Amino acid sequence: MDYLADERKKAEFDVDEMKIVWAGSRHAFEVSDRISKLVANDPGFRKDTRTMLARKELFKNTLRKAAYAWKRIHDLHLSEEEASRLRFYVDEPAYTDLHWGMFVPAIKGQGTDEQQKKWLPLAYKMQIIGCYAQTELGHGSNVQGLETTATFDPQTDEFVIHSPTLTSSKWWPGGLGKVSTHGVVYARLIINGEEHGIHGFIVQLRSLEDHLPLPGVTVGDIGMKFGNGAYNTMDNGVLRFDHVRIPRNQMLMRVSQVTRDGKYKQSDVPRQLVYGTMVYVRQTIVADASCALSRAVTIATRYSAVRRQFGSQNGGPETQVIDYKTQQNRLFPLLASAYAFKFVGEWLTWLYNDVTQRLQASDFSTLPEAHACTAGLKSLTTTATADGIEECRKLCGGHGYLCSSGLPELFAVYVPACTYEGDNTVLLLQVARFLMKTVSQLGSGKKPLGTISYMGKIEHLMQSRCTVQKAEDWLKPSQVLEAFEARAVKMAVSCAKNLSKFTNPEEGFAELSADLVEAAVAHCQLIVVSKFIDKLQQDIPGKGVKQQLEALCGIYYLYLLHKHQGDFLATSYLTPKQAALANDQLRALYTKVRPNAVALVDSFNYTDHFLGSILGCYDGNVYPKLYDAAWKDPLNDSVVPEGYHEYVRPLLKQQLHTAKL
Ligand SMILES: CCCCC/C=C/C(=O)SCCNC(=O)CCNC(=O)[C@H](O)C(C)(C)COP(=O)(O)OP(=O)(O)OC[C@H]1O[C@@H](n2cnc3c(N)ncnc32)[C@H](O)[C@@H]1OP(=O)(O)O
Ligand SMILES: Cc1cc2nc3c(=O)[nH]c(=O)nc-3n(C[C@H](O)[C@H](O)[C@H](O)COP(=O)(O)OP(=O)(O)OC[C@H]3O[C@@H](n4cnc5c(N)ncnc54)[C@H](O)[C@@H]3O)c2cc1C
Repeated sequence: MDYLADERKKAEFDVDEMKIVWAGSRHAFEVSDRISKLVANDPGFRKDTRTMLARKELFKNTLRKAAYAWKRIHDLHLSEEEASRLRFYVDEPAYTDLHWGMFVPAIKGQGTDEQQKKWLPLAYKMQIIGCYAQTELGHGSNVQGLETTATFDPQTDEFVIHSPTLTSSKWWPGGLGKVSTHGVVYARLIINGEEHGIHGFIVQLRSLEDHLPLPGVTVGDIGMKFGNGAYNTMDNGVLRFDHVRIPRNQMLMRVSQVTRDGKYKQSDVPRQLVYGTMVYVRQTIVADASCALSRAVTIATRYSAVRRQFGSQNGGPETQVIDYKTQQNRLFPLLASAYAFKFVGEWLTWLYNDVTQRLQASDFSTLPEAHACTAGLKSLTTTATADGIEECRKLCGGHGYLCSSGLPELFAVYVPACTYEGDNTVLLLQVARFLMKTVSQLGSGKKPLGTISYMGKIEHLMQSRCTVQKAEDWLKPSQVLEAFEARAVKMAVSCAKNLSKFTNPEEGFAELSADLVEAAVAHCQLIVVSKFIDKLQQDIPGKGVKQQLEALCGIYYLYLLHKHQGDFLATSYLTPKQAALANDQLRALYTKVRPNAVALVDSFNYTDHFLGSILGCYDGNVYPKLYDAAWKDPLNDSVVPEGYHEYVRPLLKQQLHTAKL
């Protein structure tokens, strides 16, 4: 029985067409749909007991699943696209994520043609397994502060990789702890006593025969992490080198080279390309944020439609909690954000591909913008997604706290995204630097392009005032864009003015960093809003699909406007009356979206296996499933628990002279 059937009947749009919009294309939808069902129907990919397993058992199970996934990929002759979808739907962090997600891209991006030819075929066949070993015990954010050394030995034509201090131990790389045979290791290059900064080196860590660490390598897992199951399926590792020698040609030499006679040569590509893998991964993290958020939102929306509390009239049913305006005000902006992040993710992938093509043609002009966009959007979307998952847990009341809701594990797996690939505050400070540089160049005749082109309208934006007179005026895209542009430009200019009061700009930057982070957030929110609006300019087929997306877009920007009202009012773009009208319009949009809410989450097309949540199951049959699951918990294997006779019975039987019962 479908307990959500009535909700589904209320939908005012074509759900199948929305599924295609969400997937990105009909082809992408068909691949995703087929592969997600393949995984869901295969008992080899079960994950329902994951949160109850002890670490060793959990980890072994992950190794089994990764090997099984690889076998299925081969047996079924899956394409690269299908294989990556399969790994996604298996939904278990594993060493393979780092192998495919960072090790291979690092070699592709930073290796010469010759190096790619040698290493990539081995990696593609998984004859070697690699990790990305950058972070150390003492330094993560400050990449220039890494201490591992790679000293060139001209006698033997080798680099000597060494960990000179405890804090130089590599610490955190995923897949390193127990599995990787190789790593792209970042170290400070030293030639003839002279330092040349941080470079990547391919280093073999373990024997391909017996998996033992090679001489001079000390390696292990760093220990349990936050949450049950969750990211503990990953072997984040610690690694030390004691004068480990590698051939010279294992330095990744696309950006700079060391010659046989020990000369350091820089190609005519910017030094920052050494950071290229991080730019690539940040872009993938943005593209994935919508998946994690939409998953949590699916659970919270379906459950909010099933759950009833209060409001029974004349013995009728109680109110569905989704009908409470407070629930809508917490849930619908997250639903809207999931769609917003999907579209900005698609756009960022386009930007990344564009900058990659330009780099190949030696056009480096858009690299700073690509860095600022990937850094800023990674920060914005992961912060909102992690907070959003936790909010979804609260939206499910007490039952959200059960592991069987799927939400605690989803949060525990997702929340490190706010830290890895760059701490979110550190990344926003990079955006702020980019904005300050842009503002300082405004008078120079250099026209701001791309996502900062609005800065070119600075004179107009500094003067302009909002013209909204009634709530519906807030549905005009041009009005909304101007509001977000004016806020972003005014916050950036205010920071630049305050910075100019400092004689030492770095001191000023440090002192004003909290304001600079807020200016960076305003800029990034403008990007997300403008890409959602751009999406709506496209031809979107399907009955009612575009109307629903327009409503969600409105909810996204009006919610932001309400939340950051202080910014908009302080920069004098809005009056309090206009802010109140925005809020009226926001409530009207909640009413519009309410009958479509369940269908809007059905459009994500997630299987029950992928959701891994009793509260979010498709048929909404929550209570019997929760009840049955409780009895399956290992603690209920026996009626009298282990330990009763040792620890509880003696208490019950004790003779206390003070208490006579
Ligand atoms: C499959 C998913 C699983 C994920 C598992 C997780 C993996 C990891 O976490 S891997 C480790 C990731 N680590 C980080 O992300 C470290 C974060 N830190 C940095 O990226 C950098 O150190 C920094 C950007 C915070 C600072 O760089 P630094 O060189 O020390 O300093 P500057 O600020 O002076 O920058 C110089 C110059 O370079 C520009 N720039 C910085 N990064 C990039 C980049 N990635 N691409 C292009 N350009 C970059 C920066 O804007 C400066 O430019 P100018 O102002 O024009 O000089
Ligand atoms: C689950 C997980 C997986 C990871 N996987 C990998 C991997 O595969 N490979 C790898 O190399 N690394 C990996 N990492 C490491 C990760 O990239 C770093 O932890 C991350 O870059 C943050 O660096 P940090 O730990 O040095 O934080 P810190 O920089 O020490 O941050 C601590 C605090 O200081 C603040 N802070 C730091 N600098 C500044 C500043 N300049 N201004 C203002 N505030 C500042 C931060 O905002 C934060 O609040 C992983 C980490 C995690 C948690």
